[in-house]
Amino acid sequence: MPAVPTPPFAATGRAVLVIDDEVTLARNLCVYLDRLGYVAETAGSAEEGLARAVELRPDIVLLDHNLPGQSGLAVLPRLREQEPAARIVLMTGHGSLELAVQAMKAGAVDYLSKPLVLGELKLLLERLSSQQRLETAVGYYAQREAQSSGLDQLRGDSPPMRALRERIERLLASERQLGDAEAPAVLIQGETGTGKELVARALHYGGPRAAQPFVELNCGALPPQLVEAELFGHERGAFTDARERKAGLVETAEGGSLFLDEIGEADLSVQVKLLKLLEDRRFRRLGGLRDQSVNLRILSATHQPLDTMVQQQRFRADLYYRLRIVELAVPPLRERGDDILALAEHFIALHARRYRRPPPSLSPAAEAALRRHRWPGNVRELRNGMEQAVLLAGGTQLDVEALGFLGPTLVGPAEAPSPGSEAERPAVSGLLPPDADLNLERMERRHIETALARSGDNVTQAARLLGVSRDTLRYRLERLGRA
Ligand SMILES: Nc1ncnc2c1ncn2[C@@H]1O[C@H](COP(=O)(O)OP(=O)(O)OP(=O)(O)O)[C@@H](O)[C@H]1O
Repeated sequence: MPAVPTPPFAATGRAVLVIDDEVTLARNLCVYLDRLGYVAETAGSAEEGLARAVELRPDIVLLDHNLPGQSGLAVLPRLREQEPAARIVLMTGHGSLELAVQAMKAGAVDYLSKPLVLGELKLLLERLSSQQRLETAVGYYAQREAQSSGLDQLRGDSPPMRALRERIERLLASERQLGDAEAPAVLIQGETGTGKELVARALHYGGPRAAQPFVELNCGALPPQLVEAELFGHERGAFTDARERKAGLVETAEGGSLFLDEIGEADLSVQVKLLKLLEDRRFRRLGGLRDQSVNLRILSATHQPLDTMVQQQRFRADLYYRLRIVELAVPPLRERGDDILALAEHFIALHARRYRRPPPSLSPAAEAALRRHRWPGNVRELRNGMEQAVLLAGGTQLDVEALGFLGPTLVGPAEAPSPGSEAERPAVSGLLPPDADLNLERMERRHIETALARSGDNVTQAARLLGVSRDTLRYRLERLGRA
């Protein structure tokens, strides 16, 4: 098999400070590092090294132990305190293993024995640089995630949305006062696409666990055995495909939050294990012999009435009460009044920016149509619909024709509906235009495509909108040649 070429390593100006009183060696090292693409400087003593570091801000420090005056090991803690981002490597005499162990204990990331082997040094610097780059990237993404997950992302000024935001703010304020670290479990209820995940993220990133992981699992997206394996991980050989030991999401979320979306879809066997996790903060990997303890906060969401499911014995009562220490209800979009138009404008501006075109305005007829629609797919449907409208818009104004995704009954001039009138209810076949195409297969295809478009191609959500199971939708998609 041909060897896979590894991309060339580029030091791209990483700064290395060499603290060594052997002037010739230090100078030669600098020339070598310079050739590899590093910016290298030398210092002949511990004090000079500390002073140099202030200006250079080194990414890596090669620190000799045998320095005049203060030894390398003695200056290490000061250097770490002054340059917390720098990786420090102690250079020791050959065979001083004990010294190397002490250096690592004092915070050095590695050690090199003198005389230096240049190939070894090169590999070590590459490894340290790659680690730093990875950490910077992870830090960047974590920060970006946090910035786009605050409470301010939950737009809307209607009374139900203001009430929801106030409830979340009160909860976050109480959590800040919490004596122990055990934040209460929160159950977020609401129809599909109302913003339950946004609420979960706002709770995590607005709370004391913000710097720790936010890990999510959609319990309806996988078969029960896989949900268990994803959540709790498995030992090698726990089942046929378990070739390696794998940590689960519960472990990954240590210190942070675990968001269980569509908790109503969790199988009864998963429910038992979740109960144990909530009650004892303990879990066991599949095929594992011992329990492990974990510190995490559980957030869950559902569009299903869990209380009814409890009565029907489809959901464990004990788990339900554990999950809903705090309950938050996210209102459907149709109950948010003027938020519909404000959100529509927000999404138009967002998609216009993405597609680099001026944002079109909404015509009065289009506004009326948006207000009248029932929004079964809620904010997600509005967001996807506005993307389609922006994409297909010809001029500077969006008229009702651009809102084809709302369905045939809403396209065309409409009278303002009186509350509870036919037009206010969802579109039914009796309202189709007289010349509408009634071919059943084509209607089914259109229906399925509309549901997939509204749900952003999410089969679980599309199936829910269509009122069929995921398997039924998959079967129909296959039959229509869309799988
Ligand atoms: N109040 C809001 N302001 C701005 N964007 C929103 C709001 N609510 C929802 N969204 C957007 O709508 C989309 C759907 O939201 P989200 O995934 O949070 O809904 P959900 O209730 O978790 O859906 P599901 O039930 O399907 O899991 C996302 O793109 C989200 O950013």
